[in-house]
Amino acid sequence: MRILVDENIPLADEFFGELGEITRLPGRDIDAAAVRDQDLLVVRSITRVDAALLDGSRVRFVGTCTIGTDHVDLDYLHEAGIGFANAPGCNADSVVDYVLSSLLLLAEEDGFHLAGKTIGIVGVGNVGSRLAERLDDLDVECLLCDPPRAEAEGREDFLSLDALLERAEIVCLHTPLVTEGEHATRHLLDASRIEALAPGTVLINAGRGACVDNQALRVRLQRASDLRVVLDVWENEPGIDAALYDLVDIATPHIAGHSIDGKMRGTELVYQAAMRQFGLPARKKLGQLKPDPWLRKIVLTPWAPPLEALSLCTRACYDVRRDMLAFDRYRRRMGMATGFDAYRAEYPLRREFSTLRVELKQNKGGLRDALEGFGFKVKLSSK
Ligand SMILES: NC(=O)C1=CN([C@@H]2O[C@H](COP(=O)(O)OP(=O)(O)OC[C@H]3O[C@@H](n4cnc5c(N)ncnc54)[C@H](O)[C@@H]3O)[C@@H](O)[C@H]2O)C=CC1
Ligand SMILES: O=C(O)C(=O)[C@H](O)COP(=O)(O)O
Repeated sequence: MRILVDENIPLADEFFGELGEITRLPGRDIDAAAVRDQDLLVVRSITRVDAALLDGSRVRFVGTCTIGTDHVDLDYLHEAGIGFANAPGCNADSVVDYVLSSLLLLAEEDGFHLAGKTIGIVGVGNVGSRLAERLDDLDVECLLCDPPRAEAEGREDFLSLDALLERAEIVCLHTPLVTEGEHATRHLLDASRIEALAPGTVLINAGRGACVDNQALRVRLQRASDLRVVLDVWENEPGIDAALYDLVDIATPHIAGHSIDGKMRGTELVYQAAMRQFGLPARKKLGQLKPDPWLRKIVLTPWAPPLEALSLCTRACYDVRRDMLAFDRYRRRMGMATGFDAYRAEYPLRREFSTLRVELKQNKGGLRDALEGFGFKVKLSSK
């Protein structure tokens, strides 16, 4: 079997090696000529998978090691009888780590506490619901909006988008990009909703760029810099709007989900689906292959002030400023589009909060709840 894999997929040899010969290419270089003689194609979000790529090829199965599927023409694959799998939830915890690291940074810069804030989560799937669970321990009020789930599950506690936007001080978008139908998400935040955001609102988009009208957001920020904006995803990646880039508070190149833990889980999920497709046993397990965390444990003495301690653990594990500053360096050196892709391709190792154990000698000021809310494994020990 011949297998073509995006070069930014970790553990591809370990998982797929037993199936046949592996070729690796940058995701944007995967084209019709490259896939023609392949049997299995494993991609990430930057490869458009459609008839133009696959017609006339031998490919029988396509896997994307991502949550999102908006780069894949699912109808075409179905009609062509080509098997398909994505990796639901694989990097959801990584996205939640990104959101919490960003919120902590803004809270420190602006001198506010997350406790007592009202946070609106739009899209309550794997990412949104895990964010809500973690915030639950932090004395935050969570407002939830997910019309497809509200309809399917009869959830009366879910709000409409406009009701959520009216009340939320912090708005987190975790929706897929859906361009058609009753629940389309393209420009879910359109010009009128962006204009209506109350001054001081924090807006975080770590779903898909086009869920927010980027031009309308730029116009609003040019008129008044009264929002705090975190964008990990953008319209027209990698050639994003440079003027908008200059106006937002935290700008990163679609790396919220790029923990090594999330990427490896993505490879494993696609491997399992491919083995099912080919009727083979999936013997490889991520547990056997995963590297040890590089930072295992932090011990906090009884003198640790709670807020500083939370900040220290968060930054030790993942500090969003590293990605902001690095992206800025890359885009200055290489230009926006090249820098955007280059930083993602060279992305440094990042582990999820759940890989770090925090040992506490004393549970002062609700520190244990806050640390557990952020996702760290906490042990209270008097020794
Ligand atoms: N920035 C990054 O690195 C990453 C971004 N993502 C993006 O985040 C999205 C969400 O990820 P998951 O939560 O794992 O997906 P999911 O499929 O588990 O959940 C998405 C949720 O959005 C809801 N939804 C759909 N249309 C909606 C609408 N019009 N309004 C409100 N909610 C709506 C769905 O009902 C579903 O519950 C992915 O589709 C992907 O595009 C995912 C991983 C990494
Ligand atoms: O899983 C998703 O969906 C994502 O957005 C990925 O984290 C994006 O990573 P790349 O596929 O663009 O490397």
